[in-house]
Amino acid sequence: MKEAVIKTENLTKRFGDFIATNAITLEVYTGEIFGFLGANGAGKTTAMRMLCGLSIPSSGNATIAGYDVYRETERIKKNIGYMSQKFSLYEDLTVLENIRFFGGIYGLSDDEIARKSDALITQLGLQNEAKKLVSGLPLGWKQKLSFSVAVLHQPKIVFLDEPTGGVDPVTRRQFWNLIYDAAEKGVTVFVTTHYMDEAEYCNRVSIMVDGKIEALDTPHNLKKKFNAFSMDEVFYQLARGAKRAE
Ligand SMILES: Nc1ncnc2c1ncn2[C@@H]1O[C@H](COP(=O)(O)OP(=O)(O)OP(=O)(O)O)[C@@H](O)[C@H]1O
Repeated sequence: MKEAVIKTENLTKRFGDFIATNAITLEVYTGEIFGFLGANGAGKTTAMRMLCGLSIPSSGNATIAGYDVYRETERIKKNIGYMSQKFSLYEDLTVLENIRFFGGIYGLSDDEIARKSDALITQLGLQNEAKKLVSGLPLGWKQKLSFSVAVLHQPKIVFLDEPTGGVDPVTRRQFWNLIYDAAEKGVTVFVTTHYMDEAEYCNRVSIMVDGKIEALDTPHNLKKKFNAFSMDEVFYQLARGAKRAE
């Protein structure tokens, strides 16, 4: 039987009278790559922050790896990895220092950190950059390193908020290979993106419009349902009526 590691029921966040995330209900299963799509301002980041234990919901319920988003936020944080374009690596530390720093934050021992940093640097082919400042790395490398650091402690779930913004399709494809590797090892991946080719790589996707989830299924089924050739077309059909735009 499929095990749900993320479960939400009517999860809602209000800012004053404004409902940023409106009663979302979904389940994400172990090892799944789940795409969380929506136009700008749809409410994705707001929802993701609640799922990561960074923001308390206004109403509704959710559990992450079995932990409650109201009462067990510290436990949630220990069981997840998080990567966003805004919260990422320290530019003024070297590659190795970043790995050590985040390893420490995630509670790994010195031995584990030493072992994992060597393995990671080799896996990413960053041997020549290990002692260089992150600020000098190309964006695509920063993103790959940032993702690898977010899964260093082998979390059950990793949340990725627009992880591949601003890089070319080849670099994005390489990034997705890292995502597939993690999912094969049983890590559940919850990812937001504006790139519809990336939506095709997900096992299932949801599409949010003005705070609500308007569709949730496999890319294959969604294309069938909306009589569309691509996820781009599905997305357009749903999002063109959106009132929020930024
Ligand atoms: N702290 C806040 N106070 C008031 N309004 C907020 C707050 N945070 C977000 N919002 C509003 O909630 C709505 C949803 O924002 P959110 O950042 O969740 O959207 P998003 O789907 O992640 O968009 P994007 O793709 O642009 O990141 C927006 O209209 C935003 O202005």
